[in-house]
Amino acid sequence: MHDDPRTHLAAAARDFYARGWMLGTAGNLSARRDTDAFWITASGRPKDRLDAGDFVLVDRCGQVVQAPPGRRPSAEVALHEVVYRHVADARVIFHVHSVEANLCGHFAQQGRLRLPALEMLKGLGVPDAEPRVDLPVFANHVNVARIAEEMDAAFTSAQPRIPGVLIHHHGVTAWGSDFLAARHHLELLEYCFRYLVQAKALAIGV
Ligand SMILES: CSCCC(=O)C(=O)COP(=O)(O)O
Ligand SMILES: [Zn+2]
Repeated sequence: MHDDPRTHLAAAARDFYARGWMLGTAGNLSARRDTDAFWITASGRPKDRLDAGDFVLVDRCGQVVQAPPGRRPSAEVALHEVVYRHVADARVIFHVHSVEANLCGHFAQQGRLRLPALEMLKGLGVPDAEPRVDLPVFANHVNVARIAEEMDAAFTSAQPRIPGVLIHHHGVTAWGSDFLAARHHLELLEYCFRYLVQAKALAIGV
């Protein structure tokens, strides 16, 4: 069972909970089972103690294929569905709510957050010597379908350059071709957020 994606998702959730990124049931995680379906955390579950009964299998449209009794998929399953539909090599998606991600939403301009020109960006697939890269920032809506529509429209007009997006006043979503890549992408984005918050506090232009 150790290769069951649910085991890896539960371990990732414990790790992110310990870092303060998934407190109070915040966030959701998913992993593709195959091209037709993905496992996603059930809605409203505490992320420090997930087990196999806390995951729902949904099809590529986000419709339930298999759910433990009393469980329904994350309320934000539509956001995962949009990423899997547009990003062919995304197999794992992590959505977390960190303090720094939410602070950085305030630094965005016209729906984009300029990331600091750090060597670390190479880990997000940006090899440029002096990178000028923006993270897309979407408005938060109570109606998650509306966020999904806006992400869908943005990804239809241009494929995301880096493996993540920010939702203002909400949290960050990062993805990768496997568990390790998704975790690295999330960690690198969170590093950028911490850097930006501290640079702002020190009045350093980035
Ligand atoms: C307390 S977090 C509010 C909902 C949210 O943004 C989230 O990430 C968790 O929602 P889910 O339905 O996946 O539990
Ligand atoms: Zn959320």
